[in-house]
Amino acid sequence: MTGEAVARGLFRRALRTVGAALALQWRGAPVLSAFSLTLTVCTGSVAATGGWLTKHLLDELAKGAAADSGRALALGVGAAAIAGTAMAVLNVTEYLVSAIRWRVTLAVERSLFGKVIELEGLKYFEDPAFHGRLKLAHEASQEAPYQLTELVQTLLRSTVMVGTLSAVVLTVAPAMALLLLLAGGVGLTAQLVRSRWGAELSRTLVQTYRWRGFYSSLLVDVRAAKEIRLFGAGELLLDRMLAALLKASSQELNVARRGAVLQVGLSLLTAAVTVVGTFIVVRGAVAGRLAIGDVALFLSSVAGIQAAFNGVVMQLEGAGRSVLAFGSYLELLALPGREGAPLQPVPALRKGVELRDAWFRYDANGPWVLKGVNLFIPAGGSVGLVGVNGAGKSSLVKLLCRFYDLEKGQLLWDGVDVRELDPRALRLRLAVTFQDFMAYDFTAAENIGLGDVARFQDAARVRAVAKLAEMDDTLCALPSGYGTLLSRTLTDEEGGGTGGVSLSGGQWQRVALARSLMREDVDLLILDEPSSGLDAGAEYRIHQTLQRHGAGRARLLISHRLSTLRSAGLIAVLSDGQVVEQGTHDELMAAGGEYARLFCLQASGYQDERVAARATEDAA
Ligand SMILES: Nc1ncnc2c1ncn2[C@@H]1O[C@H](COP(=O)(O)OP(=O)(O)OP(=O)(O)O)[C@@H](O)[C@H]1O
Repeated sequence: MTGEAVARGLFRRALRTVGAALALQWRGAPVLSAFSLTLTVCTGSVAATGGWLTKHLLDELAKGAAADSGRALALGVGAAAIAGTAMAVLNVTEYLVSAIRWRVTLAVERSLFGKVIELEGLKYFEDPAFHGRLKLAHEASQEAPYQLTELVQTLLRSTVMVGTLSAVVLTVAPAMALLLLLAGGVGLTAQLVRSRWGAELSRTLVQTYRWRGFYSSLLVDVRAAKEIRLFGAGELLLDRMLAALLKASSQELNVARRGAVLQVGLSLLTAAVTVVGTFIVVRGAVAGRLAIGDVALFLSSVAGIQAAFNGVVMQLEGAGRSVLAFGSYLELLALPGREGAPLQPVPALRKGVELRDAWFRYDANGPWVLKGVNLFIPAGGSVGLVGVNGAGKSSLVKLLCRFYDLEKGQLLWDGVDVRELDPRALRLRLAVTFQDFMAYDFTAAENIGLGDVARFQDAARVRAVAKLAEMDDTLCALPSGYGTLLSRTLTDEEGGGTGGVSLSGGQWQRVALARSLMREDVDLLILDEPSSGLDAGAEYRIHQTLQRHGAGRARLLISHRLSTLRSAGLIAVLSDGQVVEQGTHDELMAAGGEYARLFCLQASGYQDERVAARATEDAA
């Protein structure tokens, strides 16, 4: 493609983007936009009208004693009234613009984050390019639509202004009108080039700015604060943050320098045109060809035309970045969401969930994580999953939640491939405690209620599951009970309430467990290391409770403490992406394979003659 074709393509895309921004504004605030547009056109013609009245006033005054005082007064009052009213109209326009701006911001945020929550699976969230686009698109919600509509309004106002003022100059010095328009045209073209530089720079630096943001948020992150202080890593992180900033600033300054050179050239060109014009007009006045009012009219018109061009130039400065940001926003909205052919609803599980010759990897070129896994989790039955770190256990959980799809093989829900099922409906049939569970800066009740959005406010249900997770007493004892905000960094939005309360690691884990128990009508309960942070007594009791609570549901339990899996109906050992053994605890111990080896290894850690003596005493 030739450079010209590329430029044409870019220009067309920019026009489409600006059009979409205007359409968004129009849809968000049609009445305000129409009003603001009308006022914009009016203010655009004020300068020429005021200039015209002033010219006639000066010409009248220049007549001296022969002047018509009534006419002069009317012209003077008229010019002053127009200037005063124009100011008031500008103030109204400013208010309208900010009202429109808020409506547009709301509309953009609603659609942008509405799309984000619609995105199925996790692949977008693990893609740096997606985050880069999201960052730019989020900027769009702050400034871009507003800047683009502001640009169009300024363009409109300036076109009216330049048009009317040029007509005025045409009557005084026709050649000058042409020269002024030419200089303005050159200025605008140059500014478009600058604007494109800015857009290209934004695209290039998006990841650098993301790194800078990452380091700066890490430096104030309450969870990171412990390790950063312990390791004395603050300086290192600060250096990295500043290095990112330095890289960005040197490139920003480079573009700013080139822009400044261009701008200085343009200013000199404009000054030269003005000097030439003034020379011609003043000479005309001295020679008696032009009246004093003509000189005043010319000078004010030239200033007006230049101000109009400057207004557009200033708007164009950030336009490239705004077009890019708004373009990213439009691209994100175009990502596939929940639309498309309706998927089958998910029936209650009757037989079981099956992985059949399941092959999976996170990246098309990455290593296989699952290599032909076969596993059946029967409805109402329990399966324990065992394996060393990195064996693929949590990946299997994420597949069951349909955060990813298999590359080869099948995941079957009662014999139906899950790809044929609605993922959201499927997830409603699951209760899952993730290994890397979340600790939300919400109240205790909200932290738990979130597990079943339909019963978010159901205090009785929240309390019931907190009891199952043995957290009721602890939460009741908090300063505001279940209403206590569990955050060390936030207070409620009014700035009151009790903040600064947090839980211990094991308590947070119990809250996460309670959250996953909120949904009652589920078929598959998945617990990925649900008790790793619990003390031994609590672990034992909670497992008994979960056995009772999970009865009648399919259960997949993952734990490195093999003793907690002993009672599972089936235990599968995952190794190097494959199920290498499966059976009951007794069968696997008898087989003397990997499970038996791991179990004996753990049990040997507890070998102590006092343990045996205590057990005998307890038995007696
Ligand atoms: N989001 C991801 N993107 C790319 N690779 C990943 C991702 N998550 C996990 N992996 C890789 O997949 C492999 C299996 O990880 P997984 O978390 O499933 O193991 P695990 O058996 O649950 O381990 P652990 O016992 O430590 O929790 C690992 O090699 C890991 O590096």
